[in-house]
Amino acid sequence: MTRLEIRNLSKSFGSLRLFHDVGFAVAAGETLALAGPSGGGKTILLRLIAGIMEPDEGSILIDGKDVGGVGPEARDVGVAFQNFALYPHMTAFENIASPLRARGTETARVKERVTEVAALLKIDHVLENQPRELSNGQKQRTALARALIRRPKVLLLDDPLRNVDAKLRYEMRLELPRLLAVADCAAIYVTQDYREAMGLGDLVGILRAGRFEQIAPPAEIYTRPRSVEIARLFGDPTINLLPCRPERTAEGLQVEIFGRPMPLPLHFAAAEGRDCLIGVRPEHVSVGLQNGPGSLPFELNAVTPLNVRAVLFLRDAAGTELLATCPEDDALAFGRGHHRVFVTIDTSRALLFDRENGQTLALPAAAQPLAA
Ligand SMILES: Nc1ncnc2c1ncn2[C@@H]1O[C@H](COP(=O)(O)OP(=O)(O)OP(=O)(O)O)[C@@H](O)[C@H]1O
Repeated sequence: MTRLEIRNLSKSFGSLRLFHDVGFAVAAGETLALAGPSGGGKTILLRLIAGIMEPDEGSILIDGKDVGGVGPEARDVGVAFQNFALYPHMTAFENIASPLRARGTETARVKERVTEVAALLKIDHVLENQPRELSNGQKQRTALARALIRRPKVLLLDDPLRNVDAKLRYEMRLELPRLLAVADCAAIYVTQDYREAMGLGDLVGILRAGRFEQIAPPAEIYTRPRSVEIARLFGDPTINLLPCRPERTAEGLQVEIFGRPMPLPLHFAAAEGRDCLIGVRPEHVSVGLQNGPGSLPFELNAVTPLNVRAVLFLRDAAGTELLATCPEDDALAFGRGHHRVFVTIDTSRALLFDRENGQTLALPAAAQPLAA
């Protein structure tokens, strides 16, 4: 069921036309991870949804009801910000309870709800502490508990893990999807961390200068990015990008990369004769110790273990760099690197971007599963 729907939203600040005709929908139990460069409009979008600010045009619907003109308290929207914003003189219990107290909920019910949500967030043992007596992780959970206590229909999380340490951030990344699913609200999760967006979002939205460059499930963002910029941001290790110009030859559509013509599938024909960037994900580069048909000689410069996969840093005779990944067990054969290897590139899975404006010109035929 669509819980939150944004229709034709526009907002300007003087001459800055931030949002123009923006629309999207988030279902109950679904999380939209909102990423994008600083100043793109992420915070303003949350403020508009929370009712702290009104749009110039367009509407915001929660469960199909237009909430235009409805104040923040009456909107059924829970909010947690990166700076926690806890009341310093109140205990964690009272901070969490505050939205229910403001509504005049009876004491026994408040206690019941706080106990329940504190257990969910594993902060039941610090409920009598004041914020200064809480760790950053506990503060962050307290702020989240306060946002969840009213069982809001829409939950807005503005980079809630930015101020917590790496270990807690990792733990929360694993826990949050379960919490968000239990809360059964439409969640919008703002993050500057692209890996976090991929891990937490059912949908990932990239907001740039008040415009959604793309809203799609994470696997689609990875395999079918709208632009070279998105392809570059979402992928670790990063996508290889090489200038090229697809040409039609007697052998079919080809590109010359690393001084060698390589076949391109026919669905890349739209890019024929254009200055492009070919994007090759490191997992589509195979590296071996034996020369074979179609393989290219490279110098292997370094091997970096990366949990289950290793990253191989390669350079050809002309000095052009290439990243590849392979299962870590296979990488044992390469030692620490610094020797000659042979590389084959799966150009059928490549992406093609316009070199001038970065827009995607051609994508692989079907969405591929997200690489490990
Ligand atoms: N009250 C205001 N008056 C004028 N311009 C504003 C106002 N509030 C925000 N802006 C402008 O709107 C744009 C979007 O701001 P916003 O805070 O939403 O960006 P953001 O994507 O959240 O950035 P960050 O990632 O740095 O938090 C910015 O260019 C900002 O300068």
